[in-house]
Amino acid sequence: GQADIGILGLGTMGANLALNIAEKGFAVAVGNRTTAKAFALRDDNPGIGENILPTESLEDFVAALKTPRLVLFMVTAGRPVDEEMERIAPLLSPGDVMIDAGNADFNDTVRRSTAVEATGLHFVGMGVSGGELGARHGPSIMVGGARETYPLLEPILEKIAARYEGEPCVAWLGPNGAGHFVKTIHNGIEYADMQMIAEIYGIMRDGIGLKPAEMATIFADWNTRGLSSYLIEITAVTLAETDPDTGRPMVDVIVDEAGQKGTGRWAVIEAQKLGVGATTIEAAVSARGVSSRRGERENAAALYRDVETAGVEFGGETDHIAALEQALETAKIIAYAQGYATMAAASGEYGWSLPLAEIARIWRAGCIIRSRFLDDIARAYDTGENVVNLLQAPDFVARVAAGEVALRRVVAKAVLAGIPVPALSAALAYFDDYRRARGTTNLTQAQRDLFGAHTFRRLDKEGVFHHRWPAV
Ligand SMILES: O=C(O)[C@H](O)[C@@H](O)[C@H](O)[C@H](O)COP(=O)(O)O
Repeated sequence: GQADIGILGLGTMGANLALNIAEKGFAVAVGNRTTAKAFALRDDNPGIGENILPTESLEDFVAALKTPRLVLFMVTAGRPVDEEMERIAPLLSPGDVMIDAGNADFNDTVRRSTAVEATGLHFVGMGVSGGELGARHGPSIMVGGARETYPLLEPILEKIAARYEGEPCVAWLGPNGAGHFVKTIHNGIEYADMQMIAEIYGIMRDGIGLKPAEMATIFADWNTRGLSSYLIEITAVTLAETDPDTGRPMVDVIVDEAGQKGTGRWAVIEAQKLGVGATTIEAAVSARGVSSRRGERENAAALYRDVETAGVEFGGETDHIAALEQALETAKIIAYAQGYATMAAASGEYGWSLPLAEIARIWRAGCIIRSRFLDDIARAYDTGENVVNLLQAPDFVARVAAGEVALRRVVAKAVLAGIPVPALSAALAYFDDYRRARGTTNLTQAQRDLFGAHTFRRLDKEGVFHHRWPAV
């Protein structure tokens, strides 16, 4: 065949990725359960369409591909991926590569890699971030799989990926599930970042009484400094938008029940498994869960209508806005530190040696969490010193030390005013816990030893001990 790569699954992401690849001059074979979609993709895109080869059957699809064949799946995560693999594997030859570019659970990717690599075929798990527009014009791409497959993919991926200062935002990150793991953590950080922005919006709306248009101006201004990022940019855009139907601010007509497709939850589960406290991501996932119970919340609001808060006023506008900006930036550093600590732990646990600086570099453009801030993270990991946690990297120590009072005040006032800040307060509590040389789990160890003889270690002697506690 003459196609450089083939894409199976022409939903939003698959179709846009195919157009991006075709636009960059590669011949791309496309297949879809509804074959009409494959032909429409060619016919509806004059010019680019010349590089799109629609196929009727899987046999046609395979025949259309140059060897070694590159077969990319962009289908819903889970069973559908296994089904596609089972359908096409018998038609492929040793050395061909199957690529799952969906939001897969990395545990599935590890399982699939092991199974496929044993057959002489190759399997790649590729995280693609940037949504519809990213897929079409330049996503951030996180590749995991057999190292020898990357040179086959690289020419295409480097051309289609987003660019930051001319650098393509794509890299091979490690074997088997490394790419999908990093994408999962990207999404976990995305959840935490969005949740913290929503909490600041809550303080502005319910604490200070600002209107969406006023908030839009503030976020647009914040987008010119340390918080400059795609998420802050779209926050300003969404807050400034008016509903054509009612003329009201668009955000004021949207139901406050957040959806979630699972990647945030996976990030939390993996962080828990690794014993890394990703508390801001946990808070974000839980907040979406609580938000989805609107009926219950409305009842609870009535039940607790007269609950007293400490009556803390957020007072004059101006002095609070600067503190909110600094609080958000500080909490953001802590949330990214948690995400990075999870990747560092996974890297050790799964034998991946994840290139942490490189990950920050390929997240600088194309992906949902793209921001100037990631440059600083790349620099922190580029020092070559072993950065155990971003909160111990000199640049970030200075920034967190400078901003923690603002975060503390904002969280304290919100709590006293009864305004929920689960992710901001999680960030602060993690920071206080992480920077405390003498914690309180010595008591936990005592309790565990008392009720379960779980033993403990002593500060003054080597060894493991069990104490004869009074009978209770
Ligand atoms: O990086 C991205 O391009 C997005 O994160 C993308 O993967 C998708 O939009 C997620 O599904 C959002 O997650 P939720 O649907 O769970 O919010």
